[in-house]
Amino acid sequence: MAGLFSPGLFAGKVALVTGGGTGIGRAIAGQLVELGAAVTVAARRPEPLRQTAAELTAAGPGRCHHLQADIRREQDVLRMVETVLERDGALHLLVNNGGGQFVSPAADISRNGWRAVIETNLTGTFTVCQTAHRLHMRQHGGAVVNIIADMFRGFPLMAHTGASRAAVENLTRTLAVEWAHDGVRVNAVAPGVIYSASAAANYADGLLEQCAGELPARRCGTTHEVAAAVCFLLSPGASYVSGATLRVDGAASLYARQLHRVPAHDRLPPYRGRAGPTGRAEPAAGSGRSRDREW
Ligand SMILES: CCCCC/C=C/C(=O)SCCNC(=O)CCNC(=O)[C@H](O)C(C)(C)COP(=O)(O)OP(=O)(O)OC[C@H]1O[C@@H](n2cnc3c(N)ncnc32)[C@H](O)[C@@H]1OP(=O)(O)O
Ligand SMILES: NC(=O)C1=CN([C@@H]2O[C@H](COP(=O)(O)OP(=O)(O)OC[C@H]3O[C@@H](n4cnc5c(N)ncnc54)[C@H](OP(=O)(O)O)[C@@H]3O)[C@@H](O)[C@H]2O)C=CC1
Repeated sequence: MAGLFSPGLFAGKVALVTGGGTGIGRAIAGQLVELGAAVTVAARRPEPLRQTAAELTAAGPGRCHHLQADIRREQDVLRMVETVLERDGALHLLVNNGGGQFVSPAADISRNGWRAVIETNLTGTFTVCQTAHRLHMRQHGGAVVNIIADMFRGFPLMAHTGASRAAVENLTRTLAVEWAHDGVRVNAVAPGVIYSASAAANYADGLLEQCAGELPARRCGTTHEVAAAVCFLLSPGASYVSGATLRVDGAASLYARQLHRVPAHDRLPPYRGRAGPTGRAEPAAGSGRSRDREW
């Protein structure tokens, strides 16, 4: 990625990246440090955070701190933002990348499973945005990027994440308008299928590779490709971009591939009106089972 952005682009800037210890978040933090920022990575597991912070600081020229925080816990979020402000004296750049979900048919998602994903992806993101705004950005401005997902045509087998990411996209637009007056820009980045260790582990049995073969790009995206888009949106080059969603998916969201394939069936019978052209009601097409489902 060397040379893509001007060296020192983010020198003197303070950034917070949730979920910054691994995968896409780590790549974002890495690029910000490479461009001179003082970055804090925050998540629940201390070890990946510690290792990422050490490696990124060693690479410089910026620096990377780490902080344990669960974005589902309001107290953690408050402490996280306060710590950054006390240590670095500002918070210019916020990336809400922490999140996750699991693969499940909507019919089988437990109430607690639904709540876990919504509270992480939606409520967690909102809480971090609101806290950063209240404690600093309202007075001083800033730039926020929310990581969402390719949920534009629904998200079969991940209804919880589809619903929460769509909500965050809408939240992004609302905040872009409400906070323009405070000098805060808010944008979203929607990654398609991105190769990260976590994605490979959570979408096992070659699912990721299978998806990749069916994408317009015929490959997964890289974490660095997402990071580059985020850095652009955080940079002064995007000073007139707010409320936007940048899709980093190699056109996957425009293509008919779906993780879930609908098996052949005739359970959605057509409506044929009260009477056909002959004046008689048209007979229902398909099997007896199809007719059973007319209601
Ligand atoms: C095919 C390619 C598409 C690529 C698109 C996107 C890819 C990515 O986003 S990859 C990287 C994201 N990383 C992850 O998603 C990390 C793994 N996921 C999680 O950590 C969880 O999904 C989480 C967000 C729900 C974590 O919540 P947590 O509170 O830590 O989890 P709990 O163990 O306490 O469970 C709460 C609740 O959720 C149910 N549940 C959790 N995992 C599953 C599962 N795999 N299947 C079914 N249900 C699950 C769990 O059972 C709990 O509910 P109850 O049992 O009813 O109490
Ligand atoms: N890879 C892909 O194809 C896609 C990924 N995404 C999204 O991009 C983001 C990064 O994904 P990726 O890098 O692939 O996967 P990772 O699992 O590596 O990233 C998710 C990060 O979020 C952190 N996190 C999860 N829950 C919480 C929480 N409650 N509080 C704080 N941090 C939390 C995790 O750390 P910890 O568990 O230690 O808290 C982890 O570092 C995620 O939101 C993901 O859903 C969206 C579309 C596609």
